[in-house]
Amino acid sequence: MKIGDIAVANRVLLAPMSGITDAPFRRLAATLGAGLVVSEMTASDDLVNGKPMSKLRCEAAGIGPHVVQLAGCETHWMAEGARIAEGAGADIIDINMGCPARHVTGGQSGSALMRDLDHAVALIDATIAAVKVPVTLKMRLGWDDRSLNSPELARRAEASGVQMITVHGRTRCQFYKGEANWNAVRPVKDAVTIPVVVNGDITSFDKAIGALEMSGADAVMIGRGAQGQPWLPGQIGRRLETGITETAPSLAEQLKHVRALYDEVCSHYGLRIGLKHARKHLGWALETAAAYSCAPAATLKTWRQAILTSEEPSSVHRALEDAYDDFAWSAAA
Ligand SMILES: Cc1cc2nc3c(=O)[nH]c(=O)nc-3n(C[C@H](O)[C@H](O)[C@H](O)COP(=O)(O)O)c2cc1C
Repeated sequence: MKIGDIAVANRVLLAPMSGITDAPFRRLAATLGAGLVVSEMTASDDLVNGKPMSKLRCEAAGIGPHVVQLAGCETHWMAEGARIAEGAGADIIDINMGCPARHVTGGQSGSALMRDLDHAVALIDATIAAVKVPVTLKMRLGWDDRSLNSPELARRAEASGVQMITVHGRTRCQFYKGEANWNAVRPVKDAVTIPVVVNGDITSFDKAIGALEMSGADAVMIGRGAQGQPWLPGQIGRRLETGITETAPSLAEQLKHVRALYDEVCSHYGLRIGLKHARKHLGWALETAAAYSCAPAATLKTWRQAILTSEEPSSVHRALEDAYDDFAWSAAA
């Protein structure tokens, strides 16, 4: 699959997730084989106004291609934000028309743009005109069940020059409730000739196959399934290419990944913010390791408590080693 002239390594992409797919997490998922990784969303006006956190959100992960996702509702912010992101090394700009959060839709950004396609297309046109790199678009099925207009938005976006479309198979009004409807992505695939990516509730190889078959999409995008399992997009991507099934990484490998991610997150944000930020990754990693080793719930609870309340990196590392030793005993029992 290609986005403009840019080849995507395989058919499993890591979804943009605010507060999660920062440069350290994207770097890890890409190193473990994700076909493409997308930055968390950055508000275009914040980027233009030089908010430090926005710059950090757009930072390249040192792995290519570098995809920066922008959100916004004003053409001049989107154009200027895209220019800044391109200047900072973005290889692809993705536009967010899928975020359901009230603080985003209230400002007429994210999925609110699906209620006003003329304005959505004006934002797309302004972004594309501002940069030389390919522009892609992420959306939902529509605002609600009565307005499933993703095929129309996709058609108009392609006519404007968008080079790939990702569809989360839920409406905005569903937020994250119910199940993603992969069948409902097929009309989008039928409406355009550019690559279409299906997203929502894909957490295994079988689900990836189901989503591809039902939607006819060219690729899948995985979000929450990669939390605590940064290897998942890579494993599914390789299996789609080769047909070879891989087992989950051993506890020793899982430990290596979570320790490296912890250190990178702490240095990316600085220790004070990084320590807090890394906790969600530690929690998910412990849950994954406990499930892998069939450890009792009480064991997981004890280690979560010890590790997530620790403020000192060296004691977190020591506790992680002890926790994974403990999980290994459970696995052997
Ligand atoms: C914590 C969180 C943050 C998210 N942030 C973004 C974002 O910044 N941009 C975006 O387009 N989608 C965002 N999403 C939506 C995901 O990209 C994805 O569309 C959604 O989670 C469905 O996929 P999944 O079931 O594989 O998680 C976010 C989702 C979650 C759970």
